[in-house]
Amino acid sequence: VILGSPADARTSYDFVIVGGGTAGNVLANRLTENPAFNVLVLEAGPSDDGVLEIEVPFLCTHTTPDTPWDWNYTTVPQPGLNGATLSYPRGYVLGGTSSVNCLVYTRGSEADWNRYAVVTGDNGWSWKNILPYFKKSEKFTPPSDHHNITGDFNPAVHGFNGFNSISLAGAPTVIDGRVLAATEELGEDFETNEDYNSGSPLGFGWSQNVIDGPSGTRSSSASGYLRNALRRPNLHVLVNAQVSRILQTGTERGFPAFRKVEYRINGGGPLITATASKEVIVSAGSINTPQVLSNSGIGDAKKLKPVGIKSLVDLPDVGQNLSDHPIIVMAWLVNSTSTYDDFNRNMTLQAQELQEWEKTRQGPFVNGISQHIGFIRVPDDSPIFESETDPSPGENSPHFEIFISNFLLGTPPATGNFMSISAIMYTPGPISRGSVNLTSSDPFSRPIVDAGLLLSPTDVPLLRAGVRSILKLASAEAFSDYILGPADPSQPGVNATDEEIEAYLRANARSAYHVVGTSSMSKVGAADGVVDPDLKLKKVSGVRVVDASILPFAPAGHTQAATYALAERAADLIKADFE
Ligand SMILES: Cc1cc2nc3c(=O)[nH]c(=O)nc-3n(C[C@H](O)[C@H](O)[C@H](O)COP(=O)(O)OP(=O)(O)OC[C@H]3O[C@@H](n4cnc5c(N)ncnc54)[C@H](O)[C@@H]3O)c2cc1C
Repeated sequence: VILGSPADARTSYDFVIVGGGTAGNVLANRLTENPAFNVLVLEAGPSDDGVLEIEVPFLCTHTTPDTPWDWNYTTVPQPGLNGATLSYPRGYVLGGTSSVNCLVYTRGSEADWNRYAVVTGDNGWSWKNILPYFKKSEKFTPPSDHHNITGDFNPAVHGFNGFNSISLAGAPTVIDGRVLAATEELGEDFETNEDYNSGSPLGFGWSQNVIDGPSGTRSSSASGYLRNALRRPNLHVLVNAQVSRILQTGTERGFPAFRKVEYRINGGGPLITATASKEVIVSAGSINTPQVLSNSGIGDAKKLKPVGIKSLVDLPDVGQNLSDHPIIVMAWLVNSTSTYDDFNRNMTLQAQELQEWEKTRQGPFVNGISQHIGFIRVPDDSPIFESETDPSPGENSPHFEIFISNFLLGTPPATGNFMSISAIMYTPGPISRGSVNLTSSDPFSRPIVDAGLLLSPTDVPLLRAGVRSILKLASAEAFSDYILGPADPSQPGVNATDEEIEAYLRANARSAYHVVGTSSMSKVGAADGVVDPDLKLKKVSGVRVVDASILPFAPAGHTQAATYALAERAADLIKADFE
């Protein structure tokens, strides 16, 4: 039930979930499967109901930044990016960032998950043990255009009964044949991988997206998990409800217990509280979870005191260890009038195509940003690793991803048709760590966010390897009568030197928004980290953190699939404690 006002809420629930985002809605659904548990979800943003920009897959690039559904964060100047400040979107709406992201569905590699198991000492996070949760969360659906997808994915590694709908591209694009021909022509790194979500991502394949094929719509945690649970009387959801703090309610077994959540409605009015008799679950995302914890006096005592917050639990890693992936987008003018650029710059055409989407659920608007993705690993004997340790978690794990778009990813110029090829570097080195810190004791003020991009010595060389692979792909014979020239004359070409590519990257790389690590898991009893492997907050009773912030390293993939899977496992861990 979505409550009309806080007056309709009870003062006490079994579980109170802070944030109706990607992870929060998984828990809302799974915990209320048990009719004996009652659950309150507090979401700071508005409802996603009926917002076309959110529903229509192709409009994903119009959901952020600077929209009503975005927290609209900006980073501090990034030394690795010539001092640029970056716009740093996060979903501020039911469904959280799953309502505004770019729909790409990638799980990371087997080695990523096995590393989580090693660093936490909990084999439950290993690939073998997390794969069932990927499958549980997933509902693999036929593509919108019902084309035959036999051989384009491996059904054995997918789930068909979950709440997060996945599909392959639902409308062909003008470049599909050329991309396939180019990868075939180049071989090696570009060889076909039938299914990059099997744990072994290396190679190229058809892009899998969080799109419900039959209806041609985005599948978010709100449209999938939450909507399917809303009829349950034991689930209460309040939107426009921003949590300020969690409050200490006593001491249990020697630990301070925090069982009360404080919030306000519609950005004003009195502070209201709700109590969780079993647990408070903080799922406010990688920026806001450390903010809520710090507001509550849970964080680095040395940092909280100067901003006027009384330290109640000294956990120095709250808000630290932020890890993110850098992305570089390269683009070319092409010899075609069938790219998607006009849909992004000509509002009349966009409105026409929107009508088409509403009528038929077919055509370009059922597609996300890319039809083809590839994952590449730099060889172990690369000179990059002569003096530096390879930050990759292990074999068969990519250092970067490449994806191809049938339009200029970014703001298109007034005229011209484009193709973009982008690279995301997946293995930031250990120095590339950012942070979320408070500047004020006002719990509704905005934290300072540092993305920590391109700071480690291996970062630029590995992203540069991505640029070299992009240039190799663009130089394939298959594109020789298609590519007319670079969209931006300063974009490096195949003859560019390493120094020229580095200068280009420092000036143009940005964030892929795969923010993790600000409430990292670590071993039970470890001095570092924020949560134990069962996601219970260290040194505290009654609180768990369940969202992307618990991942100590970013996986070699976009981060939503990992978030769904970790939230599914968290639901089982919580149920095991209370059922
Ligand atoms: C623009 C963009 C594009 C992306 N593209 C992709 C992609 O294509 N593929 C992919 O896999 N990943 C992508 N990601 C990343 C991925 O979507 C996120 O990693 C993932 O969704 C994070 O989930 P979460 O549960 O940690 O947080 P969120 O989904 O952000 O959930 C947090 C929720 O808590 C709410 N909240 C925060 N503070 C409070 C508070 N104080 N009180 C109450 N509620 C609060 C928020 O409003 C939000 O609803 C993208 C991210 C962005 C920003």
